[in-house]
Amino acid sequence: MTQRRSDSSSGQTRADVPPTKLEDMDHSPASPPDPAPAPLAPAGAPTALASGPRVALAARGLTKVYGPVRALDGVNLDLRTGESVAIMGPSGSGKTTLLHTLSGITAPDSGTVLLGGGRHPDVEVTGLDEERRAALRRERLGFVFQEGLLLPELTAVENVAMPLMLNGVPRPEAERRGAGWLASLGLAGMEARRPGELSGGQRQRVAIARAQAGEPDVVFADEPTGALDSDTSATVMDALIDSTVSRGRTLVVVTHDDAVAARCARLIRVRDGRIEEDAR
Ligand SMILES: Nc1ncnc2c1ncn2[C@@H]1O[C@H](COP(=O)(O)OP(=O)(O)OP(=O)(O)O)[C@@H](O)[C@H]1O
Repeated sequence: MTQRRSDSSSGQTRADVPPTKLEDMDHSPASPPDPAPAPLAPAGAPTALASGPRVALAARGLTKVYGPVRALDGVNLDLRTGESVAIMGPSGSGKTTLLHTLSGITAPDSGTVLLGGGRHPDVEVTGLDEERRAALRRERLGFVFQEGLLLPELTAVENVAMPLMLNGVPRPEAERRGAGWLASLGLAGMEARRPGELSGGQRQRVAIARAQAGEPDVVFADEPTGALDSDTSATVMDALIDSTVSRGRTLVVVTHDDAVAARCARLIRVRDGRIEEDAR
């Protein structure tokens, strides 16, 4: 892991000043603050990311209000392809809302999310209706939740193969790929077990295999180790990072666990719906 650098001492977070050209950004701890943000394309304009092919996600001005609560309050954020990012913050600070908005689960009240940097064309997630966002999530994004949310009546390999089949991959091929992912996550020989016959850590690795099987551009994980002991948590996080970042994918992890966050290259702290610290 690289040394983290916090820009919060300057009174201006990195997220407040996203870079104009992300491919030119310096990763070294001593690099100066980034220049002013790239303007997003106006409504109706092409959605190509002006800031280069290495941007995985670009969010501008994200706001989400629930009654009197501003769950997101004008969030600007750029995530680069291959980055691992931990999102931390107090309970109710907006972490899950941010993850859900970045990933198209939730539509923001205002603001824009662009998905780019993958093998597919750039797309403005916030410009899609619910049905298209669901298709986008299925085809380009992966998800790992605290409890894995595996289907209990399906075997491990069927759970991993299911999203591939939903994307049109024939069952034998989907299960062949699924078995390959299970093996790469240390679960060879467990293909035929149902979730109830696996440990919590094994179930989470099946969930990781399922998230990776569709070759997503970005993997979103919400408290992926929240139900695990610390040793198992470390194993699962290693599996999650190995299977994403080492393959050039982007990983976004919401966590309360410092040890989990320490395994990510970048840490974003959220408070009251705003990014209060962004450090590498
Ligand atoms: N669907 C919803 N309806 C009403 N309020 C909501 C909804 N979703 C989130 N909120 C509110 O928005 C705020 C942010 O919630 P969010 O779940 O994003 O926080 P969080 O940082 O993930 O919290 P935690 O760490 O407890 O999971 C909270 O005040 C929450 O009560």
